Amino acid sequence: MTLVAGVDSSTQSCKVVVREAETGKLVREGRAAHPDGTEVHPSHWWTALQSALSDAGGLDDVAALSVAGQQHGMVCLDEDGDVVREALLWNDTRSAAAAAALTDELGASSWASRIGLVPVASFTITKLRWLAQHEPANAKRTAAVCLPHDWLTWRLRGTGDLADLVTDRSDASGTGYFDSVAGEYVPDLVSLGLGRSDVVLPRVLGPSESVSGPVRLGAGAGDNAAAMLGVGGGVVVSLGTSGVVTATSDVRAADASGIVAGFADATGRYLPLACTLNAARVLDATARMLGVDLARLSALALSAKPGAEGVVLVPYFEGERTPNLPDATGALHGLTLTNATPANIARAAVEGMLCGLAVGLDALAAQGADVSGVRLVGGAAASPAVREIAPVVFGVPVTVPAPGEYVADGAARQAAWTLTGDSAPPEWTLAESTRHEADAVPEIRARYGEAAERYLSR
Ligand SMILES: Nc1ncnc2c1ncn2[C@@H]1O[C@H](COP(=O)(O)OP(=O)(O)O)[C@@H](O)[C@H]1O
Ligand SMILES: O=C(CO)[C@@H](O)[C@H](O)COP(=O)(O)O
Repeated sequence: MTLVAGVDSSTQSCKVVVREAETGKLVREGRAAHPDGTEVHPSHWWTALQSALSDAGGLDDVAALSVAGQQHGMVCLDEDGDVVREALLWNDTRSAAAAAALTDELGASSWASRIGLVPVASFTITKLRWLAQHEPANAKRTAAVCLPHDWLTWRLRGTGDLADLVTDRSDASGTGYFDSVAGEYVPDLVSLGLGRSDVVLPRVLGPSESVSGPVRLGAGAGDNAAAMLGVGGGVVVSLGTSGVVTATSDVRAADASGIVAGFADATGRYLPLACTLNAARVLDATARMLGVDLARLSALALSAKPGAEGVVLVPYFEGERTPNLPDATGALHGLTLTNATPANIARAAVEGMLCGLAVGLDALAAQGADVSGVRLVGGAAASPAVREIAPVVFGVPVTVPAPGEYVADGAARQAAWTLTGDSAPPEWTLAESTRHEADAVPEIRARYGEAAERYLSR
């Protein structure tokens, strides 16, 4: 029996699965926490990876491993391979002004048609511009720029040679300086960000290519591309730290509004994606605010009527990316003496988080995706309230794959693919899903739209 491992180095934690290469059967798993914050030294990811790998029984009997991870984070290395400064993560909004300036310099339509993205603070290129402007000494010291999953793969390789940095097309496509149609970095965009282009960028491996390390190492992937590999297709809504809506496409999206990012997937196709900064942690914060745990929050939300008797929560707790409002804060609207109950507030939190994602679903449909049903994954998909309220807000049936680590699974499937040399990843049988259907209540989105519009019209 050949074993493969998949890693999800996500915002909040590191998860490892070990699966049978031929069938995908789960053999072992492990996890470890990451520190909080939007600025994190990569050494924490390395420590967490070691701990999660050991929790998962180690790699002695594993033939291949791939690392998937949170996208966009800026990891700068000096010529000795040392980390120049803490990584700025995808949800760090300090580069919002840089994003706006970069967008103005080329124009949104030009960005969308050249590389499929319009800069927002999440994308690596905006962080490079911020570094060049605010920390010129660090920018000058930077000899290589990579992403969280690239850095972990490189550390696993263990050579310390910058020339051994590798990445994959899905994660490279989220940098803002990679053209996923041509399959090449764009030096003038690297310069537009960092002020120069003479830095080492990771070599982009093919979807089933591998390099040597303690075990065979696959190219890895951005976490959303890996989740798509893990669930096997469809329209996927992921409710982790970020809220993400994705589909698979044969053409790169070019949305000048910036709502849909035209990323690449992990198989050679494309991954149109809309992402919010506010998902599972909105529920965490609401539970804290109400003094309850997540199970009680779910029960409270389900005890309230659809629409929460007019209470609307706009969930921009971390600012927002879709819509692009990096300085926004969250707000409760519509409170009265009669509707101000814990149950309505709990319900409004779930509805508000889902309404933010529904905007992304509409945008994906406008790009041609078939949104006749969605698959729900990520930590908050474990919430009964989220499962039941999602079809009410989205207006389409929702299937929830059995609880699991779908990003790590996708990475494991890629690792298995590196062993076969086939043109497609191995077919793995997916665990059973539950299906949730309900009548849509369009007033929920209408009221949410009115409340969110107050931010947009400011
Ligand atoms: N039953 C639950 N109800 C609501 N949220 C949950 C539940 N279980 C886990 N979560 C939330 O899921 C989040 C972690 O999800 P995960 O997909 O691992 O995030 P990330 O990939 O961004 O690190 C946490 O914020 C956690 O509180
Ligand atoms: O920025 C994006 C996608 O563009 C995020 O989806 C990050 O990739 C973080 O993922 P999670 O840790 O929330 O899963």
